Amino acid sequence: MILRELLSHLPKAVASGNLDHVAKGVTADSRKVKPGMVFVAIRGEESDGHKYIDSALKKGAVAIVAEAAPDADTSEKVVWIHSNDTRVALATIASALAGNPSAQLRTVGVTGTNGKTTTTFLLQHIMKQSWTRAGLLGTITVDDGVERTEATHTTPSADILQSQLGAMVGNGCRGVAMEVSSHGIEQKRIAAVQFDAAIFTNFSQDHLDYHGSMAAYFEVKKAFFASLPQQDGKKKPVAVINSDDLYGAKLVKELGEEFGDAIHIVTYGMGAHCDFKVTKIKQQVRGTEFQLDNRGKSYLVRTPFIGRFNVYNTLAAIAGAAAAGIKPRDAVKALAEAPQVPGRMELIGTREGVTVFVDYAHTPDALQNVCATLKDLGPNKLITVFGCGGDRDKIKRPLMAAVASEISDLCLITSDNPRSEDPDAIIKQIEAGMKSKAYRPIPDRDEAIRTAVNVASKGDIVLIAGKGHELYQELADEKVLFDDRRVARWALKDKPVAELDEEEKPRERSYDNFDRKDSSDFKRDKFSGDKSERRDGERPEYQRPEKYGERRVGEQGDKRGGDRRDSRGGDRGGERRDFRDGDRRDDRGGERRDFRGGDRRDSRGGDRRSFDDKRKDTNNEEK
Ligand SMILES: CC(=O)N[C@H]1[C@@H](OP(=O)(O)OP(=O)(O)OC[C@H]2O[C@@H](n3ccc(=O)[nH]c3=O)[C@H](O)[C@@H]2O)O[C@H](CO)[C@@H](O)[C@@H]1O[C@H](C)C(=O)N[C@@H](C)C(=O)N[C@H](CCC(=O)O)C(=O)O
Ligand SMILES: Nc1ncnc2c1ncn2[C@@H]1O[C@H](COP(=O)(O)OP(=O)(O)OP(=O)(O)O)[C@@H](O)[C@H]1O
Ligand SMILES: N[C@H](CCC[C@H](N)C(=O)O)C(=O)O
Repeated sequence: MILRELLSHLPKAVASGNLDHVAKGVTADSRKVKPGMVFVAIRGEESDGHKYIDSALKKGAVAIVAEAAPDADTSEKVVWIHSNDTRVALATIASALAGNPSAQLRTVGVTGTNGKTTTTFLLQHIMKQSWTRAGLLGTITVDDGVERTEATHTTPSADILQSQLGAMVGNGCRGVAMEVSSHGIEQKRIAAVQFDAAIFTNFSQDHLDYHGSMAAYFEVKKAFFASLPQQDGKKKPVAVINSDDLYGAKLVKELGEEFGDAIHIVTYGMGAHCDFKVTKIKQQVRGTEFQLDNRGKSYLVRTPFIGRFNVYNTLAAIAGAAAAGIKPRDAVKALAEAPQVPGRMELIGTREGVTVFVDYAHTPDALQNVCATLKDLGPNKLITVFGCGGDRDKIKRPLMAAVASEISDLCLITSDNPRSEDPDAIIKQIEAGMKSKAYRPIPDRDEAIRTAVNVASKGDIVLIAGKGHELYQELADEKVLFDDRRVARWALKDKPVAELDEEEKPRERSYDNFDRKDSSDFKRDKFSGDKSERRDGERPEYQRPEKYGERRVGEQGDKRGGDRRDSRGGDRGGERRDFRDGDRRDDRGGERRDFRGGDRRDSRGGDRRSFDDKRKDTNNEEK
């Protein structure tokens, strides 16, 4: 594209120099300039792109886009495009050079504090079932319809984003599910993206280091929705909002007041007036079932995910897909086969009755949801391993500690990605928020995971939170390979097989007495076929639980009934899910997964007292 044509996309810019040159690409990073590219100077947090203009020119930049005027020397030699907002200019140029790809795709953006990645994975899955090819763009991966590559950002810089969208169009994708981070909105990385729909999942504390206050953070999220009517490529975009969320309800109200009919608002949640309304949630061992009502029709939705928060993610995906033109019936059908989202409530395996999950919870709200969901499975003890990232929101550290310690029976506080911060200092800030003494700081994450798995006994769940799918750990001077899932598999594999001592035997008997009919199943764990059981030296591989939905989940009620209290003391009535009951009548006999083992009578105090001893044991074994 020649510069003159490019300039027509920037109506407010002023240009000088020969505009007949061809622009071969665009970047805001002088280090990436290649001959013929346009260099856009951006004022950043750390640095100012205007400082690198000379360097960009030396590398062959064909034109400079800047917020400043050129000096006398430079203006003679180059094409200079003056813009009041180079971030918007970057996005606009990148979109034009990529052929305005978002206008050719059904583009659905997902924002919110938690649930973006999960929702986009579900949405892309639904899109693919309907359209064969669809793109995905977010924290974990970028899928251009042909190839998946590791993501660098949740929402990348505009030049990268637009070329990824361009590749999707080129590869025949009909739509894209993309995450929209608050950084992406604030830094105008999405400025030239034309959205068919924007989803708001929820809003809670995070990123205060960057946004300063919750009010400012919310305004940034709202700006995404407020920008929808300004787009010229898409007719009446849809704002899909979780109206059960306090801030979601606020957004519905404010958008309605400020934009009237210019934005079509669709709500989802459990509230009576939601457009996509969920009722009759049944949490089961292998997933969740619920009823969805939309426009006078009811659907039975089954997904292989656990946790009430995933019901919201599922609803968001169905409503987002509907906004992109996919019938809810088709979305519901696709969701029964939804893929595991890497590192999101990912079941690693079970050994010796100890079950391990890895999850990406790194905000207080996420950690609370995940801990409560696992606690609702009815383990003997919930052991949570977590830390907090360095160079990120410090305020959330004690808050994460408070929720984790309130719900878990034992916490092992460890390092997340310390980055430039002192890991011990981060741990101290976490410790300050602990509500119980049942915790141990173990700065080395590998050691913390292994310790958790080793001290856990039959019937316990170990949650490893914070890093989910991440394959590395960011330390002060280096980024080292680190995968929670891999370490956890190894820890499970290495976990010694318990020899029952005299003291433990009565416990087994007490379990047998509890439900003699099932006592044989106690030894046959659902995942005993997992390679982690193998003793032939092979590395254990995670095996996904078999497909959900093949048996009638409704057959497995809570046989004990009664007014059961959830882990936080609240009564969730019929919606409480009980791991112990859920699978009792499993029709496939030996394949049951069961957390019942161990000593139910001593789920909290008992463990606290024995932790040190168990740790000593572990240490001795290691020696
Ligand atoms: C705080 C933040 O978001 N920073 C992002 C921002 O950097 P910045 O504004 O500080 O840029 P800078 O380093 O000051 O440089 C200014 C300009 O000079 C240019 N430059 C710089 C050096 C040089 O030699 N030559 C040169 O041209 C830079 O390319 C840039 O255009 O712009 C850069 C280019 O797009 C981003 O890579 C960088 O992301 C950093 C690495 C980052 O960690 N960001 C995280 C916090 C982030 O964005 N996270 C969200 C997810 C959050 C969530 O979970 O919801 C995300 O979307 O990924
Ligand atoms: N709808 C939800 N509400 C609250 N917590 C959630 C929700 N969905 C997922 N979570 C929790 O948040 C964690 C992160 O989920 P997910 O990656 O889907 O969110 P995200 O918004 O993409 O986060 P990030 O942008 O930081 O990667 C999950 O591992 C889970 O613990
Ligand atoms: N997108 C999030 C990821 C946090 C993940 C956690 N492991 C950490 O490093 O803090 C952020 O940049 O805040």
